[in-house]
Amino acid sequence: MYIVGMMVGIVGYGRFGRALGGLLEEAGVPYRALDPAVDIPEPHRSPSLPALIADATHLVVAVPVAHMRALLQRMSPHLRPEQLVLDVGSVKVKPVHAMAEVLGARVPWVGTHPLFGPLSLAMAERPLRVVVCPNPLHPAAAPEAVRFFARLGCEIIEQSPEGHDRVMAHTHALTFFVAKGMVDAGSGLDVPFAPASFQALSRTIQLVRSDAGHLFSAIQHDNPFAREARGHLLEALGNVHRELDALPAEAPPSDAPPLTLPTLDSGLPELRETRELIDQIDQELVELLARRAELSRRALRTKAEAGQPVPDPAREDAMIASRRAWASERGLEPDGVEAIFRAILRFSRRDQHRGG
Ligand SMILES: O=C(O)C(=O)C[C@]1(C(=O)O)C=C[C@@H](O)C=C1
Repeated sequence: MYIVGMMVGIVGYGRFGRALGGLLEEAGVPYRALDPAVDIPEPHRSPSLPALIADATHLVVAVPVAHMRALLQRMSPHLRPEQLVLDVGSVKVKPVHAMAEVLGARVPWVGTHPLFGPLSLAMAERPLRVVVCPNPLHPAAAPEAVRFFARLGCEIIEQSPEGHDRVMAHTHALTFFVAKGMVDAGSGLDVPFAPASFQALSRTIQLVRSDAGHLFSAIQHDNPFAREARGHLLEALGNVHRELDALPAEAPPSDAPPLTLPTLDSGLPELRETRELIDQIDQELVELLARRAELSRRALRTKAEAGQPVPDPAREDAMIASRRAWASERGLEPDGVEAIFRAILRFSRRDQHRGG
């Protein structure tokens, strides 16, 4: 059904389009892109929509959800039944309706939502996950989208458009809703310190601040389930607020306070909690090591392309010196931290040697 040699056409070269271009490049998949608002470098620039479509096996529609239908209408006369159109919007019910209406049974199409963006790619976060919505009008389209994203190293989750949007309404949309509410209420502005509990939220707040405005409106406004989810959240928050107001000003310590969670522990609850936290940190350390290894392989590829030698003793000496200094600043023993980083570098060189 699909042309053997893959050529991807990306329509819309904004933050996500560019990030996808980078992934395709890394995977050795050729692509061209079109975006009147962006100066796309050669050899990826396509002169026009008909030219982009003429050459492509897979067309990725990476424009804001609000512009999708109009774009599909412009694309439709040029599309052929052996091509596949994929949308990559953050909501799925609306784009899938638009594709069903405009492309129907004539050209294969599939709704997808890559759950990563430029920031997660720059941070080498793994795994990269993509939601793919099976399409009863084109049964071969979702399996082809799965192959497409698997080729880029992604893990796939299959979901209906409604299932996807319901999950997103209670996660993505609510997180951004809370974060935006906190930004608007002035949370985190110029605070002299912040507890750990605030730090994860603060990253979300930064995302809300830096992300394109259309993303916020798409995940709230274009998700048919987001309004109801926001309503439930506001109701729940109102209840918590009232319960807190109703607490006696000075509850005696023996009172079972209504808002604490019950403990299931009989032995040493503090030790159990500490060990759980240590397990969590170690798991994060392993995740960080995996992300570091990814970056180190990237450094290897860049050096190999430039014909530079792989081990770099000068860089390693500088790294050890800075890590020792960081250790001192944090009150850790520099020799111990040096030993850890020497082990990491040994691991890194071995991993690079294995060909990554
Ligand atoms: O920075 C580089 O040049 C790398 O290849 C990465 C790295 C590392 O893992 O940090 C790996 C090997 C080099 O000897 C120095 C550093």
